[in-house]
Amino acid sequence: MKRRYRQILFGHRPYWWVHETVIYPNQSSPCLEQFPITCETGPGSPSGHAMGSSCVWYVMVTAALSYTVRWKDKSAVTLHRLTWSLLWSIFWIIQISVCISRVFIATHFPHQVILGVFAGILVAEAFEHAPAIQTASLRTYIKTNLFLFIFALGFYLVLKLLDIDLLWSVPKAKKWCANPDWINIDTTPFAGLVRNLGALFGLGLGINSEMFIASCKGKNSCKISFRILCIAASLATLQLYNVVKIPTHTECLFYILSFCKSAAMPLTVVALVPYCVHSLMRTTEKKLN
Ligand SMILES: O=P(O)(O)OC[C@H]1O[C@@H](O)[C@H](O)[C@@H](O)[C@@H]1O
Repeated sequence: MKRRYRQILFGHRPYWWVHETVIYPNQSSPCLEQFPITCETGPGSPSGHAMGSSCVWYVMVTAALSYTVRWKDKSAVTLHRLTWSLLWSIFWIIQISVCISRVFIATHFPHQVILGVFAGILVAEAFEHAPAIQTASLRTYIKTNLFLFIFALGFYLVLKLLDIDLLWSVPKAKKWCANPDWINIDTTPFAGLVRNLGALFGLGLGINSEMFIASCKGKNSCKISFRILCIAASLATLQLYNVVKIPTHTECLFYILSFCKSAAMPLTVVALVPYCVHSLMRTTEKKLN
């Protein structure tokens, strides 16, 4: 039983596996080149990058196609088919590129990235059809956040009691990474958890804020100019967040700041940016009248 758990939750990464496996006799293991982004510290299966990429792109492609599918006349149907082929081709080119790059830098075996792509699509499918995400109250968001945190921590502790350490991969990464500077705390499973909890909290805060209601639920929200300005301003602002580097020397401080940064990002995109754009458009309209 324990062995089976290990197979599901404990995917090895090639950069440490080649050193530990016994299938290569007499030190004949292949030499895998490592890169600054090779030394991921979490388990290898499924690939988080492949999962994130396929999930996000799947949502964007299906959302775009849901507009074109409404076009009814004959030439529009042809255009829809062309858009369909183009967008899905782009989708698969991106997924294949992500998968190849993860395998190339020795962080994953091929089956792990394939699993990641399909897991990401499954997650996107499940949540795309859950409109409650856009209408849930802040209280529900906070409860969900607490539940996920307690469940993850509890699951970790229960497995620890069963002598299964979910952080088993961290010492392996530390042992086999070619350069200690390439081991980043933000790749640990707990860092991922804190980031996701922060993003969920920020989203809940955003969609329940006055700023969101005034802008995204107001009369401007249907205007294409409002949407394009929001997209442009959000992309520019998100770049600024990339510049903010969180100090990694104190673990606790890192987790707190990481939570805050992850919460600030959806809050900015969902509430702050639309509200600023909305206010700007209203001021311009008033001046013109
Ligand atoms: O499994 P991969 O492709 O190496 O990706 C790992 C990354 O996956 C992401 O989903 C996590 O948020 C990161 O914390 C983690 O570093």
